[in-house]
Amino acid sequence: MLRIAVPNKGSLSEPASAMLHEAGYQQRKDRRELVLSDTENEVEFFFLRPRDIAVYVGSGKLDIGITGRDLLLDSAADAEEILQLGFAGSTFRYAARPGTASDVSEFEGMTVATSFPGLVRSHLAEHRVDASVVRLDGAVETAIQLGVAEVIADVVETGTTLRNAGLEIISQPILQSEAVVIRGTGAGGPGGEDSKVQQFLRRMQGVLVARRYVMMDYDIRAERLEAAVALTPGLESPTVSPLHDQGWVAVRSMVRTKEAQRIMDDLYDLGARAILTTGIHACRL
Ligand SMILES: Nc1ncnc2c1ncn2[C@@H]1O[C@H](COP(=O)(O)OP(=O)(O)OP(=O)(O)O)[C@@H](O)[C@H]1O
Ligand SMILES: O=P(O)(O)OC[C@H]1O[C@H](OP(=O)(O)OP(=O)(O)O)[C@H](O)[C@@H]1O
Ligand SMILES: [Mg+2]
Repeated sequence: MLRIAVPNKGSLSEPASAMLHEAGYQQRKDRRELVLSDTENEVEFFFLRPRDIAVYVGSGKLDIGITGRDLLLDSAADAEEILQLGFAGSTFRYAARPGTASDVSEFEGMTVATSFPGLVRSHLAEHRVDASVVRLDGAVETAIQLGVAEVIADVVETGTTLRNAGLEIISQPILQSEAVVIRGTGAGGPGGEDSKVQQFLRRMQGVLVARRYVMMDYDIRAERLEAAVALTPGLESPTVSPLHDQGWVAVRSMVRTKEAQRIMDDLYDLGARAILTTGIHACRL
């Protein structure tokens, strides 16, 4: 059985379970379930605190896990990311009251409050800045108001929380984060479940592709085919089939969902007709 760590709470939890469900795995029905055996797919899911997932995977007790890149790096566990999952996107940034500092180098002697002390300490050390780090569990923005710290380092998505607290971002992001699949790199290496891990990754990649692409079909006069295919090159190459009506061909190609409407307009202008898009439910590339 492949042993997989899944976040049980917070921003990562629901999208991670939704993605696993789309990939054909059983998911828990009750949030209090801690372990779920999906015997049909030969995997066992362990629902754990997001912050602990890299620790379990790094120790080799679990084969792989879903967590945030920021949590992985903060933990300094013996684990690496093997697939980016495209949700829970955020940046990790410093912020303070306006006028406090405009660059990390000015933090010397100050106190930085954060829930990610590992990340912050190594970033400060890289910049050779001697500042204190206070670890808080959450709501770190309030640390400035209460005089616990001059600077915070925290997850920023829309920036609303910082704005509401009257804080401004300082300098470039420390990190861009998103949900990732991780596996251990420690003693013993990746273990003996490699083919199962690869199968799991293919399933998850299949979901990513199904979410990002649609299938597009259209008919076009043969002399316009090259121009049309330039708009819809597909992942490898489009399928082109003859139509009964001489001089016309049917084309089938995958296109990015985000670009589908623009491409349909351009194809129509080029003379294509019967332009259809259909959703992809699952795939293996
Ligand atoms: N507002 C947000 N938008 C996107 N990602 C976020 C946001 N808040 C946290 N994350 C991401 O979620 C992960 C942290 O998960 P965790 O469950 O510890 O915190 P949380 O989602 O803030 O939950 P909580 O604070 O309620 O425990 C990190 O990878 C972080 O980048
Ligand atoms: O840029 P924004 O869109 O405002 O999102 C970022 C905020 O979201 C998270 O907080 P959460 O609600 O999880 O509370 P927490 O501080 O207790 O973790 C994070 O810690 C930031 O505070
Ligand atoms: Mg939080």
